[in-house]
Amino acid sequence: MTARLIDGKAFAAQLRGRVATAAAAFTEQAGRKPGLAVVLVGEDPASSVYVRSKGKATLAAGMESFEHRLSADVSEAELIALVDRLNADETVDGILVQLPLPKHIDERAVITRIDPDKDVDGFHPVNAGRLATGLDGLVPCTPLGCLMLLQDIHPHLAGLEAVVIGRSNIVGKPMAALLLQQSCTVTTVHSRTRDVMGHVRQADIVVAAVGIPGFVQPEWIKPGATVIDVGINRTGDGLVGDVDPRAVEVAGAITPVPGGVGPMTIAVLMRNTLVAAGRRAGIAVDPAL
Ligand SMILES: Nc1nc2c(c(=O)[nH]1)N[C@@H](CN(C=O)c1ccc(C(=O)N[C@@H](CCC(=O)O)C(=O)O)cc1)CN2
Repeated sequence: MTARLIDGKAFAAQLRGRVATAAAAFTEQAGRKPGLAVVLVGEDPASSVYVRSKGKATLAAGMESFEHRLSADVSEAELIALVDRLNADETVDGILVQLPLPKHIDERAVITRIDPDKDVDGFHPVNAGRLATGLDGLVPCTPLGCLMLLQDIHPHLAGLEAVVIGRSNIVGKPMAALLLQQSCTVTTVHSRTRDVMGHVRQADIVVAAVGIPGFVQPEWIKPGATVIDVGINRTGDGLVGDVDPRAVEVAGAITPVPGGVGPMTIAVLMRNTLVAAGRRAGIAVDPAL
């Protein structure tokens, strides 16, 4: 059996198209475009590429893009002062600080300074709390993108066994919360889990977000399971995921790397920016987004 390949690139393109249509309706009603501010500190090559792609996607969706590039030695106080200015700027609906930040800056201090209602990354503890308690908030882009891909395969997720591998604040924890919200039976496995394979073997859905190339072995996967590979690992063999590519022979459906989850991150960012703009302006946006 060969798994169905989940085309994240095509799914993301469709989502971006729906966002563009809804953004045009927002602009018509609000008399201004939704605005996204992206802050990049330093010149990490991958981060620079992502920030450029975010700017392009923002403009293509008919939204205003504000890019702030700061030198790698900017102080934490200067970065926080910029966040404060963006919080106060009425033309800015969404604020995103590209991660990782240089070591001398405390990521947590910066993230918690962002107005939670402009926190389009969904990383602020207020948004994490909203997600955990089922309140409307802004949900981290990568896990929400994974959920959208999963719902396309499984319109009814309730009752399915889901295993999330990894417990980061930006993917693993919000992913588990989203799956729980969909009434999956959710297990999070991590570096201290005694029998990772034993848990994965039970799962109808596996989300791998561990950051170790090829970590998930084909023999761990229950035949026919849906596998979402969040890993983006740059190796000598190019970009590889957290799942051994031979898993395609066992899974029922699987996301490729590249072209799976990655493109969803920026598409959902566009969606979150529009949702934030709609809430701030008191304008209803298409709930199908
Ligand atoms: N503030 C944030 N920082 C970071 C986030 C984030 O969501 N918010 N996520 C990642 C990087 N990222 C977006 O910022 C991102 C990663 C990967 C992709 C993507 O499209 N990947 C492609 C491959 C692209 C390549 O060749 O590098 C794919 O998987 O097909 C988009 C965005 C860390 N930082």
